Amino acid sequence: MPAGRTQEIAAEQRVVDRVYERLEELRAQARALEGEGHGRASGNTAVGLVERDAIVHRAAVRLHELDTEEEGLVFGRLDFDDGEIYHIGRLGVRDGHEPLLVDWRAPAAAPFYRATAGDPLGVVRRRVIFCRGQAVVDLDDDVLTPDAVGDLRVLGEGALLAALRRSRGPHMRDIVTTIQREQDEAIRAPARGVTLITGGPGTGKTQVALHRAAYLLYTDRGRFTGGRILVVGPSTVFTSYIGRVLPSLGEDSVHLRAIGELVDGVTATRRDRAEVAEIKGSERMLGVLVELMWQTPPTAPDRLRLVYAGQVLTLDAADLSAARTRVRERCQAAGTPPNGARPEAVAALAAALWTKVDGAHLDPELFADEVAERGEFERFLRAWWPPLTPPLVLAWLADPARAVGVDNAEALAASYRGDWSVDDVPLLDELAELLGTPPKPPRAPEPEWRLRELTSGPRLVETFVLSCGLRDGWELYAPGLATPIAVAGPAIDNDAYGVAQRWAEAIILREGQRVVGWQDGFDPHGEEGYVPLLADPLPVQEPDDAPVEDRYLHVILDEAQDLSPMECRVIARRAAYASMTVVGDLGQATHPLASDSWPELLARLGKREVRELDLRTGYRVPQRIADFAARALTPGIEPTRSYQPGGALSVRAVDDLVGAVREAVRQAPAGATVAVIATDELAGSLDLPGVTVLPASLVKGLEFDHVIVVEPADIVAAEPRGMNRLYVALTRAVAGLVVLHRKPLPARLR
Ligand SMILES: Nc1ncnc2c1ncn2[C@@H]1O[C@H](COP(=O)(O)OP(=O)(O)OP(=O)(O)O)[C@@H](O)[C@H]1O
Repeated sequence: MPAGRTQEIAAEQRVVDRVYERLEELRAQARALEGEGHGRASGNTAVGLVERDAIVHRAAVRLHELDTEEEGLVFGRLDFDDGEIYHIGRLGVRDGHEPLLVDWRAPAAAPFYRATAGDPLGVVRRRVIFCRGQAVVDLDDDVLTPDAVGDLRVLGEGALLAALRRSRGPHMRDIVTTIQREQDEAIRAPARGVTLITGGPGTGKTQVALHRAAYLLYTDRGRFTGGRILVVGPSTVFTSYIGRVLPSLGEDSVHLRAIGELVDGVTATRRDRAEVAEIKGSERMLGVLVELMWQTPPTAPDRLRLVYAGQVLTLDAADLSAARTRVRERCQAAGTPPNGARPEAVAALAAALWTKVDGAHLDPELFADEVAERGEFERFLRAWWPPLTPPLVLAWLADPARAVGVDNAEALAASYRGDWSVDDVPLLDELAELLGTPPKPPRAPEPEWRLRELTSGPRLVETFVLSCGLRDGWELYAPGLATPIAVAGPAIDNDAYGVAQRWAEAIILREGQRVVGWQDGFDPHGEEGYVPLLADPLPVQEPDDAPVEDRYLHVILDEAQDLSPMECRVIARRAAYASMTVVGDLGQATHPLASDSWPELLARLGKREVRELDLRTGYRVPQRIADFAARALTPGIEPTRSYQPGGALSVRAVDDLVGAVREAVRQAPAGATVAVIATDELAGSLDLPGVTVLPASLVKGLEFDHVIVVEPADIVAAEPRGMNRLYVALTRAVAGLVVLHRKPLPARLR
């Protein structure tokens, strides 16, 4: 290694050492704060207790962050033309007032992903620092002076190549070191409205979606923290594959769910066969569900017998059926759901019984009241008009006679074999809405200081809040107290400032008691918890359309091209007041009812105005494999340009499929991740111990170094959009693709 380079590495090592040293100090501080917090309780005053909780919570959050971001903490450096130098990392770390490390999501770090020789943004050198543990092992520089030749094709070529060439493990890894400019633009697009991110296989759509979640959380923590961001992926295999990309995206901050997990209490992983998925995914199912829920429950008694004033009153099946029809008509006219229909049911039964009374010697209303109080009537009612739950009602479809208006009711009925499929999830969700008293998702608690933004009058705060009143200056509020614990006047004094710097999670701007604006305790260089001293009043936060009671404020939808109309309704319900990031590739649409265009999909989601970003370069599939896969691509869709040339491709006609698969697995490079992809049926029957055999329906979003696709003709024949399914299977390979077939290849591949 040249001497200059060794010196440069040594210089970077000093910075990295200082950052880790500082990190240790911060950890010690956070632990001390935690200890101090526990100490507060000893005074046992109410203030002590709330302070303790706030301090301990605060310290725990910080410790978690400091601990999770250890690996590859420092990864970049920017040198500006005015001599300024920043180091970029996964976390903001500050030494006093000096930023030691700038968080990659902070505004100051943006040029790391945006600067090019053509548009250097003041940057003269962009450096990627490679570390192993805490040791700097290599550097990669882009020099961005005007005399640098042309524009750089990619940012940090050396680092990017290194990232792409390392073997893929069972989980996706983050790309914070090598995010490319077009990806960065998508990641940092404004949160509001709908951002549509399109691109072919391997263009980094999933990565962009996840980094965007991290970015939004960082830039607007006040709004998005506490599970207000929902990320939806196609399958549980996919969500576990991407679940560890950004450790900072803990379950507390972002909900990561497969479509099959969107309804509380259900985890569906199985997909229905295409013909059934087509029935369940269609909006016609809405009418079917409405018919279904008013039907007589299979367990309902078909006779009511009541002794009244010495007479035996009997309602037979026909009477009961007429009564049920009456209840339904009245409820539908009034917009009452089945679970709210009990009073109507009582009235209809009582009216029916009244017609059986011989020689009426009572007023019908008094009769109804008297009957309703009878124990045997109550027991009958509980069985005849039971409270309905979505699983209870949906399971009735196992009887084909109940699927009113469905052409292929037998196939539908056969799909109900005990467990729920992913395609049932939208139906369960729909029924929860239709049946009434839908189980409300638990509401994330809204911090009090945020509520103050929306209301007026003095209220208690839940966290330490530094508040700046226009007239009365700075005040520090503690949890649970209506009055400030420190009042600093118009100019904040050093003590209050110090206190705020340690504790304040937010700075609030008030006019008297009315809160007119607020801002997180953040600084632009990215150290969380650092509260800058504000000379000027804060800008007033833009009013938010979303009612606070709504759960999600941003919904990120990956593989969105695949949603059926009924699945769109599930998402739309959760995103009614949310801004959205919609990510997908129409070329990979496999659901029989998938939309043909993005405007159609967005309309199904109830969204219109979009900001569209297209990712054009593929980072997974090398060109040779991409060219072969593109033969399966729907005509009219532009194939992706691969960043990497080459790739090993082998297409073989064989007699013994299973033997050939074994052989291909054996020949895969040592240490490479290998996957065999076949039709769902074949994948289930292939007996290959120790080999990852995946049904084609579950490989969306995944990737492996070496992929073996078995019998493409069967994959195509298995479903209406089988060619798209094959395209997905052929685009999973990072280095090598082997296609094995006994039947002739589909015509387009030949
Ligand atoms: N800027 C980058 N630096 C390093 N690796 C990258 C970059 N962008 C993408 N990749 C890698 O390329 C691969 C494909 O990325 P990703 O899965 O996000 O693409 P995708 O567009 O979602 O693909 P698909 O549509 O097939 O699901 C991943 O291994 C990812 O880590």
